Amino acid sequence: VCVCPAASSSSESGPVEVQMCQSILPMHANHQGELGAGQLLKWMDTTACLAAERHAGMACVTASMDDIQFEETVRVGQVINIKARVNRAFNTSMEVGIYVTVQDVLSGVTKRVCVAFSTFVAKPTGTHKVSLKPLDIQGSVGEMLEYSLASERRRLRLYNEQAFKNLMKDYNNLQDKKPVAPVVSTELTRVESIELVLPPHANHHGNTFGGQIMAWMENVATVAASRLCGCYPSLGAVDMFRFRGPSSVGDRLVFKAMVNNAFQTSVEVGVRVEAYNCEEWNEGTPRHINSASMIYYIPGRDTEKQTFPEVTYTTLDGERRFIGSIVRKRIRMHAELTCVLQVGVYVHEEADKLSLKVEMKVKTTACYAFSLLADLRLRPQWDQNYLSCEEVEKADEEETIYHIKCTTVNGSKSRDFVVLLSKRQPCKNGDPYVIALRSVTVATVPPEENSIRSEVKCAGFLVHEIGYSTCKVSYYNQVTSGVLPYVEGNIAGWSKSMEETAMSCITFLEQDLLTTQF
Ligand SMILES: CCCC(=O)SCCNC(=O)CCNC(=O)[C@H](O)C(C)(C)COP(=O)(O)OP(=O)(O)OC[C@H]1O[C@@H](n2cnc3c(N)ncnc32)[C@H](O)[C@@H]1OP(=O)(O)O
Repeated sequence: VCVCPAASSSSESGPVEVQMCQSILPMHANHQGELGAGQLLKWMDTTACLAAERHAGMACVTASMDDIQFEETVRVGQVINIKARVNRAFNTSMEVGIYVTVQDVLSGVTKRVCVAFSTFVAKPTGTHKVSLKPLDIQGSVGEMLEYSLASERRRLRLYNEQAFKNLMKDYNNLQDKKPVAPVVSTELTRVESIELVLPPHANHHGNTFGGQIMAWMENVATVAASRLCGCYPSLGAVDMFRFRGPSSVGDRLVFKAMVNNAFQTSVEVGVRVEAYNCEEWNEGTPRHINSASMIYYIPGRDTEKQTFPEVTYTTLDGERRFIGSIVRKRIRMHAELTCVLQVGVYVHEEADKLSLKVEMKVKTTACYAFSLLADLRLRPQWDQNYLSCEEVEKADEEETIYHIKCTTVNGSKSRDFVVLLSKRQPCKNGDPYVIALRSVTVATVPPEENSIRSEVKCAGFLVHEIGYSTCKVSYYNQVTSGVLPYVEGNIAGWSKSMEETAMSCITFLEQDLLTTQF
């Protein structure tokens, strides 16, 4: 690994924003005078790439662009503004946040079109991967928040791919759920199109421009969707674009699209891109460089949402796509559910410290949540990592020592903790209720042979009142080696255990209130 040039000259750098402003002309629009999503994706990719290159101080390539929801239609005569900023540099990759707004020139009203996140990688020199300099996070609160969230989004990016593979395994028996006639075969929507990559399609490094590839993909996907509904569908969202490998001037790019599945008011189209250079073209050996799925709907008012005809598959490939679309929908709905239920898991790194924060919105009073959380003996009821928790000593009304026994992880010995819990009521209106936990040593509970005595350095809850019978519970934990086995799945992105524990905590705090009320 070599270090990027700008990194060697200064140790850290703050986020730099790059902006692009475009007037929408007829040449950018479709036959209905609306800005094509493909054109917008091109501009977004260019702006983001320039922000990434400004941070890296060298050429960068797009590795992926996360799911995007388009919230507003942009029309000829309006002006769009695209802002891109590096949120965080990891090792060889960095996340760039892209914020798009549209302004109506006549009324002056500005609306949000979409927010997107792309991952860029500093272009490797030969076989050497390039390490990026870290981002200076001493910026505004917003920048610091994005810096922390970037790490969480990266975890989800990697998690979703694995979650998709796991869920696909569960769906092998979907054969029974195949719809019954009359339905349309997805085969009837197949579209294939070829493009020869010419210099105007390539970026300043000779690679086919990522935004251009996305625009071509959107083009074939729209044709496939319109074959099903017999009208002009609108692109509502895209699932992650992943640039698996490069292509360059002279390559032939073959785009294959077909409807994967139709839901009630939306349809999912899958697009696959294969690249051939001259030799590969003659030998018929393509490179798979990109795949994405796009969600279309038929425009109209919310009250009169139009439905798509039901579809079925007639080939094995069609079956794989059909099932895949159900799995992706499930993942999207899970993400939406998590959002609705207001559970957020954040990972924060600072110097050599790694801290976790889990935020939960709970429909109960802050005082009630505080009283349940401050009695640690109740925690085994909602935290599956707790086997038991006993009170060892009550120093006074506000300080209690507990002995916690936890489950085994990855076949190792079980762990136990002896902690001091301190609780404080708010001093004045607006202050939170505080519950703090840290390890202590007491002679009456010596370490046991069959258990690893582990440490809680700094953990606890803050409970804020946020309205009538609603509160926000924030759980904090500075991760020690003793706590790591219980949270590493979440940090690495292969489990959602913290989200599940948070959901269980919410249920506990809300249900208990009901049983005591009635
Ligand atoms: C002017 C606009 C810019 C453009 O248009 S560029 C043209 C379009 N893009 C391309 O042609 C890129 C094609 N893809 C590639 O060359 C490679 O796949 C690419 C991106 C260099 C990655 O190479 P790999 O060998 O897979 O490298 P790697 O596994 O060591 O990963 C390197 C870092 O990238 C990250 N990464 C790879 N795939 C990702 C993805 N889908 N989403 C998010 N992050 C991803 C990976 O986590 C790693 O990051 P880090 O080093 O841990 O910070």
